[in-house]
Amino acid sequence: MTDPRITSGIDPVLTAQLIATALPYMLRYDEKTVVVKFGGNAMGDEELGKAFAEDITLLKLAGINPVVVHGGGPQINAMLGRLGIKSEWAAGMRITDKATVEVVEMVLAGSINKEIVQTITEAGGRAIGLTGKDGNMVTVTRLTRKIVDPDSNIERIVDLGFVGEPKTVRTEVLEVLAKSEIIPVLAPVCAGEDGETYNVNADTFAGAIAGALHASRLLFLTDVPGVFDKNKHLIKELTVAEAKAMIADGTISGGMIPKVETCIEALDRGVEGVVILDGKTPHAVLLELFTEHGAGTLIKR
Ligand SMILES: Nc1ncnc2c1ncn2[C@@H]1O[C@H](COP(=O)(O)OP(=O)(O)O)[C@@H](O)[C@H]1O
Ligand SMILES: CC(=O)N[C@@H](CCC(=O)OP(=O)(O)O)C(=O)O
Repeated sequence: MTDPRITSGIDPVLTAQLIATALPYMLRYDEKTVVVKFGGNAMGDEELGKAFAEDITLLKLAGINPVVVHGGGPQINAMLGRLGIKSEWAAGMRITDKATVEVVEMVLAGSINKEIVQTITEAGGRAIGLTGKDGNMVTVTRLTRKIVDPDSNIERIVDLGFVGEPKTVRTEVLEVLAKSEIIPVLAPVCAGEDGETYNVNADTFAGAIAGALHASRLLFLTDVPGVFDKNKHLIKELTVAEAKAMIADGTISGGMIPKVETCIEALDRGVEGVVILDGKTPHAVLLELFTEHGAGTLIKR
């Protein structure tokens, strides 16, 4: 019987070349943990969501241990808007009062988490949706932030409300799942030591998980090709010192601040490689991990 792929026009030589290129990379990540943070801005498009789920399913099939952490900032904004609740931001973090944290939990742990689980199931994988609360996975303390007023240059401390900073990460549940067929999909909602529910920035959460698991790679899928310089040109590689300087001079701002700060902390905690890349490129995860020309911005020591 003729191979249907040959009759459907796929060149077998090209196919073999592609497999040969990808194989060494697949072996490099064999049984290694890859934490993929799927940002709310990257998950808007249905087809992209499907391609993402296919990539994650394939990683698991290839013997790699993917852990998905998702955000949902724009989706939380939309729900808060429908409910007439206003949000304010400080240094890329949502100032979160009691009413807001309820909405955050509903949107992240309810709709978005289950949607990603379902898309992975449709792609042929098996996924389980969890929050930081499940299995007591991530416990947080209340986060405060120092903000420097750009006009007066005066530093002040901002209380962000129910915004948490990961304090302890228990990896038992994730370790059990790593040995199974099941892919964890994690929502950054956590319990505080005071028993309250906390909203955790998804980048910060992903960094804490990647650090605790000693991940080989931490990938941030966002809505820009990577980190831009002052002239909006993509930076392919960024050292920790350069990244800190770009935050200080305002070149890196808004949601890119917690992302880059997390990259720096993750490197400190022993994560081998941290990349910020464009989640709007179909199959961005496969292209980053299994090809020579990784996309996006690699942050290094
Ligand atoms: N130097 C920079 N390079 C790239 N993006 C930047 C930079 N500074 C600020 N940003 C902003 O950061 C955004 C990504 O962060 P965020 O909106 O939190 O995304 P996500 O939802 O993926 O976490 C970009 O869309 C861009 O507007
Ligand atoms: C404290 C804080 O800012 N939490 C975020 C959590 C979601 C998130 O981080 O989503 P993205 O990855 O899509 O930005 C928020 O409330 O929007």
